[in-house]
Amino acid sequence: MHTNPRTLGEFIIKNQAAFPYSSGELSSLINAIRLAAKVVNHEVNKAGLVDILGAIGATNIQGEKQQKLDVFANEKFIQALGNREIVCGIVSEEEDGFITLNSDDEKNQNKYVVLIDPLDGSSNIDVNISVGTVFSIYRRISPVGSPVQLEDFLQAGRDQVAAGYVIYGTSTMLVYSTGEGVNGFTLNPAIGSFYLSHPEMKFPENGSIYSVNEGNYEYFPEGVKKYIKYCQKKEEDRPYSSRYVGSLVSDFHRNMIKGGIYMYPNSEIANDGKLRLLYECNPMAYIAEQAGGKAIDGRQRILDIQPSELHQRVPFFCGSKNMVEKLEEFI
Ligand SMILES: O=P(O)(O)OC[C@H]1O[C@](O)(COP(=O)(O)O)[C@@H](O)[C@@H]1O
Repeated sequence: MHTNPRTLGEFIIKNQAAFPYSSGELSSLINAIRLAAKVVNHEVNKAGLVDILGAIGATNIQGEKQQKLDVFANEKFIQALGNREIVCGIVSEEEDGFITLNSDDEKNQNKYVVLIDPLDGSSNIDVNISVGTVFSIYRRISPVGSPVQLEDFLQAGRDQVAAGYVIYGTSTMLVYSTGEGVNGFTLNPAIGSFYLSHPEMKFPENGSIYSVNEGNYEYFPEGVKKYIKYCQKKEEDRPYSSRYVGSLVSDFHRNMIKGGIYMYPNSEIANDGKLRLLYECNPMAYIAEQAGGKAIDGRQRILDIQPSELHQRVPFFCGSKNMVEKLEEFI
């Protein structure tokens, strides 16, 4: 642990020259995420004491029961991102269509779109297990000065200019990349500042943890079943440990630190898997690759998939490079 770690603000200023576009824009984007993360963290931490647990009785476009914290987090991130002269449109797991931010002339000058899963792992909120927020940022491709278009959101993951996640766990961390590696910042709740606690995070090439909902095992493709059996076989450095929190951000974060693979395969009960390409798989794949890991859908690199719909799902296999390559041998 650094003796006097740099704050997130200092880190952004020190590294903004590396950002391919105007540096001020990057700090404004990350500062918006930082602010909303603190507000959501405050609510998450006192969930159980205030009326923030449980469902609101509505379902989102995915057909999922919206939790009160889903809606709260959605509002806070849209507010924070919308209040800056930088974002022209947002896609959220909790919103059916894309949000055009005040399509008056002034806002049409804004150059970035943000795609977000405001509260990932929401099925874990009520049982006090760590949850997260996932975000993906692109430069718009439609002309500046015109209203944001669907095409601005359906860009391939390799074109992200920044991506990351917030994990609300034993501590609250913001982990992100702008294409120059991955850095993790821990929130000091007493001061309310994020500090650089995990510089240059790297996925170990090998690992001994596999994360998958084995309750669906019977319905997985043969190759995935064989890989899971390979992980469980008493041979060489195996069996690996099975660890599955049911929060993508938490499982991914653990595996990035310790070495491991996360899998949400397609199956007979979920033809395209469960996870959403635009605001779950693309940002996590971007972080994984920036940290030396690998992310595929079973056939191709996640970041090369050309999106066709805002809430499309894809099979997701992500983690330590050698573990994903071993899985590829089986599928
Ligand atoms: O309960 P399952 O089917 O294993 O799904 C768990 C997965 O779904 C997720 O909760 C995603 O869904 P939400 O964003 O709706 O929470 C992931 O965080 C997690 O890895």
